[in-house]
Amino acid sequence: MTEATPQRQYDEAAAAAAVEAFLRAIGEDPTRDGLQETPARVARAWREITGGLHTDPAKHLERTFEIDHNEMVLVRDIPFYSVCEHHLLPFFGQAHVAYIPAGGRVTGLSKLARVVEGYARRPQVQERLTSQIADALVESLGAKGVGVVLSGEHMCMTMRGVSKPGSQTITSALRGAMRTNDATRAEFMSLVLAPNNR
Ligand SMILES: Nc1nc2c(ncn2[C@@H]2O[C@H](COP(=O)(O)OP(=O)(O)OP(=O)(O)O)[C@@H](O)[C@H]2O)c(=O)[nH]1
Ligand SMILES: [Zn+2]
Repeated sequence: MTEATPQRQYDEAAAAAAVEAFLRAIGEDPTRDGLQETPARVARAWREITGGLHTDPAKHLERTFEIDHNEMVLVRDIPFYSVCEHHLLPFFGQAHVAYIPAGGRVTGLSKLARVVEGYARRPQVQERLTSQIADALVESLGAKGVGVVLSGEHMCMTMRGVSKPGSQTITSALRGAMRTNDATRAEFMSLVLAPNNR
């Protein structure tokens, strides 16, 4: 089951008030030049950054096409931006999303990127983000196999804390044939890792 979509709506005024309080808490003066519009600006930005909270990304997979293709479809190198739920700092990188259609039931290629974006625009951990994308494809498309690999850099590990810039976190979620069939899994991984032909 994909997780239920949270029902609470984004309260931009409350977000702006919280940012103003936060600026005071860190010892800033929110009334000084340069910061006066910041609470409202940050509140607008976070509406976008967390916009996926108020959507059901799996809905993008409702429209399907019948195409006589029952082999792997992979969209690679999909950029994503999310925020870690521990520090509310960005983590970002690339998603590689593959599925094996069942009965020729395929989705539009852009919809795979929309699903990634919908789950990324929430406070997240990379593991859950990866699983949610995979589960949505299994449940909505009835795909015979699904493979999702995310490679992300976490700002909470680079600009603070352990301070390890450049470190990449790789997560994967394999479902159905992508997990159980060695040759299928190997094909997926070789396509994900293949050098670009640009
Ligand atoms: N598993 C997982 N951990 C994450 C993710 N994003 C951030 N973290 C980690 O969340 C952990 C939170 O650890 P805490 O000890 O509670 O917080 P902290 O004192 O700020 O930890 P440090 O980052 O080590 O300074 C850190 O180890 C982060 O690296 C993620 O997507 N997945
Ligand atoms: Zn973090």
